[in-house]
Amino acid sequence: MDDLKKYKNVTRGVSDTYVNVHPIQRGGVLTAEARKALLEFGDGYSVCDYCFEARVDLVDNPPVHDLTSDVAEFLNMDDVRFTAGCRHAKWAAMHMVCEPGDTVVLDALAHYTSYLAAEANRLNIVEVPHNGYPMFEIDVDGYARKFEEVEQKTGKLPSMAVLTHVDYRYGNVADAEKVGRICKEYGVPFLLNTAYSSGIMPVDGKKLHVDFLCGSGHKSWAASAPIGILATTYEWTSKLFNKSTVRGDWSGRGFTKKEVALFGCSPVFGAPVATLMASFPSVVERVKHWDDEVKKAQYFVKELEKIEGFHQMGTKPKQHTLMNIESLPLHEIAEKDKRRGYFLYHELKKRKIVGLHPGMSKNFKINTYGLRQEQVEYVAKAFRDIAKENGIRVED
Ligand SMILES: Cc1ncc(COP(=O)(O)O)c(C=O)c1O
Repeated sequence: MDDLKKYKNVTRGVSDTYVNVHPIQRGGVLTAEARKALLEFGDGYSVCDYCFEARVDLVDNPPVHDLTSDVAEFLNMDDVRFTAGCRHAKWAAMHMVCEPGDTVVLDALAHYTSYLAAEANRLNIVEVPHNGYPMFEIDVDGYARKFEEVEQKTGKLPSMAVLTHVDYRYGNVADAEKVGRICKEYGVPFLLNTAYSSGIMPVDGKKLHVDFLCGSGHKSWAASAPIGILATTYEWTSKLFNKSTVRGDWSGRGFTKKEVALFGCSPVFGAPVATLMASFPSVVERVKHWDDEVKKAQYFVKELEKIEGFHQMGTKPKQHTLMNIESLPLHEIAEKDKRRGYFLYHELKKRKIVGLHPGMSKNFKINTYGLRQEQVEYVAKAFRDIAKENGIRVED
């Protein structure tokens, strides 16, 4: 506590003149409307001025109530709540649907927050494998095999299947519809983690046979953190959004409007929900242009693969803007450079490109979502120039 002054002027050291290619940040960049809403609703409980129903999702001014139904319609689901991130949405679904000791089946590329959601709910975990280097493709038919193995071993089917629609390591797009069909066939509730899909690409929950759709506002809906989305179908609404029945034994107090898994009303009361709301019209529009985003990503891969020793890991051709590039020649250079693994980070920063994980050179994750074509070209050229300057062969 000897230097409190340092808290008074916190900055990121990165201005709008930089190109940010951070793998987890592209879909969360605020729209101009959201920046305005952020100032307006930055104060703590700012969306609660006109709360008459004891729950944020029922507030009409600002129109949070309308937003929940519009987001549900957008995802082709029936009901939605806003949560404290995608992780909370997954925890909440498991908490309300599974019993401790049950088993959940999840893909082996799942984010750690899926594993921890299961752990916090005292659930056993069974993984569906992927096919390893270089594709890392989830064996979606493996869901059926794992359901049967779990049934044989425990006497009952898993109480939930979890699929990461787009994984955070390689940006592979999994065949969610196929997993959804398998789940329907076995009667296993299906949770789809759309942290890297809904909000940037079209997602139709009903078409994918999804029971619980979890999303991340700060990752893919141009919203301030933390905000997640938990969507479900009519079949599950009352169980998932079950209301409190607790009563104080002395005071007799009860909270019958409050929803248990949402910690009563919703954990997002101000900037997160206001920014998601302000960005929503742009989000509805931007998913229609997903094909253009994929084309830019494919162009970027093509340009980077002209550098000797560079290649994109994961399924090909690229179907998502998040990618993982193996770059062993850069690693050899980093070994000799006094900046070691930070060499690539610094070379890019010199060219006003930020977002690569400092210290990575063997391979790196990068996301081109929302960059203009000329920015994609600029970043690709920067990599090629760095390679050439360091004696790596680059095709023209
Ligand atoms: C696939 C995936 N799911 C979930 C999360 C966590 O999302 P949130 O921060 O909204 O809880 C992440 C974060 O990186 C992720 O990559």
